[in-house]
Amino acid sequence: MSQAPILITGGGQRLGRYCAERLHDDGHPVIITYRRERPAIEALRKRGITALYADFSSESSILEFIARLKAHTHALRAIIHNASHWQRDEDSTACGEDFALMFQVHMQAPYLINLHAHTLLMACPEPMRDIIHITDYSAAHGSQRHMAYAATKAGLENLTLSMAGRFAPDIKVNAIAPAGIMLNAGDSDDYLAHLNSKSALPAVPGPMVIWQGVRYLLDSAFVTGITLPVDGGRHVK
Ligand SMILES: NC(=O)C1=CN([C@@H]2O[C@H](COP(=O)(O)OP(=O)(O)OC[C@H]3O[C@@H](n4cnc5c(N)ncnc54)[C@H](OP(=O)(O)O)[C@@H]3O)[C@@H](O)[C@H]2O)C=CC1
Ligand SMILES: Nc1nc2c(c(=O)[nH]1)N=C([C@H](O)[C@@H](O)CO)CN2
Repeated sequence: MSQAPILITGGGQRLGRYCAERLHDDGHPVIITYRRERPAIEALRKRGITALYADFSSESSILEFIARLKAHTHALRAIIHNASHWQRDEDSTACGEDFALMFQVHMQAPYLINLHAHTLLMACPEPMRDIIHITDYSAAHGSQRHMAYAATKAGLENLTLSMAGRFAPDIKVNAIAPAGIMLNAGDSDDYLAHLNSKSALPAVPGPMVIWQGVRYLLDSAFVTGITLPVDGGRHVK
């Protein structure tokens, strides 16, 4: 198994934590980023997962994280950009500050980290090196209620195409576009029914389906520049 670690951003909860734990179970050294300290972070540390603080809300703080990352490791097997800023009711704020924050987290952080960490990926002794962007179904389809979120996730999907071409053949660059994977605290039964009604395969499956996509992309030597939809077949509903 690769001794070069896999970095996953926003690994302190939910999808990111689940994937970090599965990567560790598979024998990969794992580095997560977190912004808010919490018991789950300490639990991950006790499993042997490295937790690095990262706030992606400004260029300077992104660059500060990159410096911490390079001080911690000289190589990376993969980078998984999972961190994300999302609001249930985006329109209730409808402010430029939130749009700017989503740009920072969804686009500028992956852009700067991928470019600055290219040398770390190239130092990986393994034959395969990966970048995986976690986007969203709405990147390709729009979202009337989450316009800024969808637009910045679309930008991340476009970065996938550019960087896949730029970094080939040494590094594969792909995206996973989830939809309706996990509920949030306070989501009603009506909202669950609403989510189920939007998919051809009605379910809110939980993080395992995203982990399956991550594992596939890491293991596939002949796939780059794609966006893997993990959305219950919304496009055929
Ligand atoms: N859950 C779902 O059903 C769906 C999820 N997705 C995408 O999948 C990914 C994972 O989703 P989910 O687990 O629900 O995500 P969360 O909403 O739980 O966010 C993941 C992490 O992002 C981190 N984060 C947020 N803002 C910043 C910031 N400014 N700087 C650094 N880190 C930040 C948070 O870290 P901390 O907690 O330490 O502050 C958080 O733990 C996301 O990219 C999301 O957009 C797409 C479609 C559906
Ligand atoms: N960063 C996040 N992005 C998204 C979330 C989330 O909780 N955090 N949730 C969704 C789902 O579609 C949501 O509506 C179902 O719980 C989209 N993106």
